[in-house]
Amino acid sequence: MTATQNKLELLPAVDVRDGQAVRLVHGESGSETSYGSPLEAALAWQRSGAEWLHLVDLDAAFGTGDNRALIREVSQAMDIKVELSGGIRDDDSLAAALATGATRVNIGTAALEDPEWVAKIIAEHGDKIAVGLDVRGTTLRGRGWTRDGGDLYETLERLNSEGCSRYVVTDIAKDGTLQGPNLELLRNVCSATDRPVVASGGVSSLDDLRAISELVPLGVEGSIVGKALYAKAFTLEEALEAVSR
Ligand SMILES: O=C(O)c1ccccc1NCC(=O)[C@H](O)[C@H](O)COP(=O)(O)O
Repeated sequence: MTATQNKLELLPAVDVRDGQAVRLVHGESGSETSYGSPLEAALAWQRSGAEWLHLVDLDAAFGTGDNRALIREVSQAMDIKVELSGGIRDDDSLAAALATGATRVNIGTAALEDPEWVAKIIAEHGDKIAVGLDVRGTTLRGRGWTRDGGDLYETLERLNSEGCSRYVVTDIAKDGTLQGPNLELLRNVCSATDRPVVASGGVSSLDDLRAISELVPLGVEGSIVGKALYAKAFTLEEALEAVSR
């Protein structure tokens, strides 16, 4: 993170399952609520002033296929920055993800199961690679958050030493629940790394975003917002205004 940054970045989320924009609860397959066209959703966030889009291929994450063509279409239609996540685990899926023009890609499972490959792509692609640390308690979860993948802080130490440039931290217990972010987890991760952290999961109100903003001096750079926007708890314009000072 640059020393001058003091405003929390917001990344509205578009999670894609079977061609539709959906929200999950706790990231569980089968808990989907559908919100229609992913492209329409993404364009709506862009029109509302988003500077970032967090775009997730849930089928690729769960291993139930993929939405590659649609993800590419959405990413390429954006004038704003795109963070792409879901099922990026090998050279082929990484090449497809980078070819969408995404600003950065988020590696989850592979960071737990294939450390050598992840060290290699971090060395090759630098800050185009973020690592998603998806946790229950302090246990990481991979394969669409369905399998345990080791200890959060041990993995963080390894990734720090490999030069990982950014972490996207999700408390799975909070994700899609509108129960508020896990601020303690975010504080703890910031204490364990000097790399920027993007918060994810649980945002329910403008006060939650203000509370995450308070963590910017500790290293929290941004916050993903999903369910709260789709449930109309607030508008993206209101959220951007809330974090603008
Ligand atoms: O990002 C992934 O790879 C992923 C894999 C499996 C299940 C869910 C996954 N991502 C979900 C998200 O990134 C959510 O969009 C995000 O955490 C927003 O959460 P919320 O604001 O609580 O809806």
